[in-house]
Amino acid sequence: MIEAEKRVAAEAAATLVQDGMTVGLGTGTTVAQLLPALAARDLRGVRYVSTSPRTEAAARALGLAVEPFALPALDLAIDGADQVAPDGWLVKGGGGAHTRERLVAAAARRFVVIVSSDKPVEALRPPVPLELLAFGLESTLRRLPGARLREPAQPSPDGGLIADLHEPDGPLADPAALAAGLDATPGVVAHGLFPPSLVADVLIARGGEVEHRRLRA
Ligand SMILES: O=C(CO)[C@H](O)[C@H](O)COP(=O)(O)O
Repeated sequence: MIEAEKRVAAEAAATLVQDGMTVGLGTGTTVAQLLPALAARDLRGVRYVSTSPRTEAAARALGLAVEPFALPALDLAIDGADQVAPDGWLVKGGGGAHTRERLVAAAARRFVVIVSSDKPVEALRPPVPLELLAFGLESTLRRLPGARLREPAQPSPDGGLIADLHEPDGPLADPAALAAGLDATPGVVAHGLFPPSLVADVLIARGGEVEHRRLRA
């Protein structure tokens, strides 16, 4: 059911891609369903950038033209999420790719989130994925009570280490304040709290239907 919904959301997002666009590809099992949907469309001149080696390999195997992320901006980026709050805040990074995912989302004129019906929540909750700089790691962890490195160790392709913040023990009352605190913590390369200002659309598959939440034009 959930896997089928991921495909439904992914196929809806694939229809947004047009010939000649520059498109960012996210990471995860929902994006894994997006790639064959894009390949099946036989689009012309689309240039893709990828947020992970995993997505890149899968996209290339399907014949999608993936290039290094050396573009100043992208027309579109499509990615999954771990949690979607009613106001559009996201938790991302279950797959540990949130640093690159944030860069690609921020570069996109339109960032589209694709999720199955288990991802919308009333309020975001921990864990919040982190990427921590390897240099000074112990001191960074000391500044972040409740943060634990993933086990087995999950290095990012950019040399950081993936961790998760497991506090507070309950809903995140103020994601913006937490995000600002993490942004201001030395040693935190990136976190998985994505603000609504990054997000243009959320496509939520429920059974065979897609609910389209439009956050901005
Ligand atoms: O942020 C991510 C990877 O870093 C993914 O988009 C997120 O974890 C959702 O994954 P899935 O589509 O497998 O449920």
